[in-house]
Amino acid sequence: MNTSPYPHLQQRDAQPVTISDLARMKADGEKIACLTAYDASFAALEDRAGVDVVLVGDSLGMVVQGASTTVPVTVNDMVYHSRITAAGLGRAFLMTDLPFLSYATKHDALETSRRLMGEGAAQMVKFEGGEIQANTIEHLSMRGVPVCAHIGLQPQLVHKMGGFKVQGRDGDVAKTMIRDAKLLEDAGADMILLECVPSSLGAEITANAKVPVIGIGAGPDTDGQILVIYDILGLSPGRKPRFVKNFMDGAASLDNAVADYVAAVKDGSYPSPSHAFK
Ligand SMILES: Nc1nc(=O)c2c([nH]1)NC[C@@H]1CN(c3ccc(C(=O)N[C@@H](CCC(=O)O)C(=O)O)cc3)CN21
Ligand SMILES: CC(C)C(=O)C(=O)O
Ligand SMILES: [Mg+2]
Repeated sequence: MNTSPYPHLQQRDAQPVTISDLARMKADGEKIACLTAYDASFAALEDRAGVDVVLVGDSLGMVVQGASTTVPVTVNDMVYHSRITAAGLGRAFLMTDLPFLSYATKHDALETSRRLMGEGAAQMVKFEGGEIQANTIEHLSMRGVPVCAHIGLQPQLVHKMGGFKVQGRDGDVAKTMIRDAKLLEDAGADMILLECVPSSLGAEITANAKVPVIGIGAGPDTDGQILVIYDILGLSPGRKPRFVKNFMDGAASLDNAVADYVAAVKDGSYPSPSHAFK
């Protein structure tokens, strides 16, 4: 029985996407189409357009709450938005971000994940950091928490980095990132998210990884792509990051725009060189 409060919003007869499907898609070379969502109606829109993975991103601090960074987002915010996003899904796999300093120790990370997977109905948690997160990933992974390791540009470090900047242009930084990806995979990460790196580095990390690598501003060669839903609908004010493409341009409806995004990821036409960093 469908117990969702939004059965009218859901894809009915679809087989839900599992972590095994994501691994198989990488093996088969089928691109993984991902988008953020923060509520049931957008989740349902994405679900029926064929999005494979929906992320409740801490970007909600910026696009939903109107802050200038993701730093003020709380665990309660993420639990609430994860739960109401899950309510709109029938097929897509649900991943939720751990917010700033809610995973500073492995014990904190486990407790935050318990809430996000329990009350929040997340099927995987994502958090930022390289080598420093290896022990936390092992701790969670061995206790049944699927983890996506977010490397490259880490928006939660904005105040430390002095802005949102492309990472890995320097050869030594690129080498460390390649090593970190391996380390985090060995620690038990089931997925890697790679943000704002040169396409060549995106290609190398993806080729070396056994788990799926999802890119945002990481070029065309990652196993999948992710964008912020409001960015692809042209709803984000101000200067757009280079990797953003507005799929409402020329689309007749929201459904068509999101379906066009999924098709463009699947056939490799997004991202084009104009959306990538050299
Ligand atoms: N609406 C929105 N979209 C996002 O993709 C996003 C958020 N919010 N919030 C959380 C993070 C922050 N992100 C950002 C924000 C800005 C740039 C940016 O302006 N990048 C410059 C690169 C500058 C350089 O060359 O170093 C660009 O031109 O794309 C990138 C990622 C990605 N995430
Ligand atoms: C941009 C994606 C990768 C993210 O972490 C978020 O939406 O918070
Ligand atoms: Mg995030």
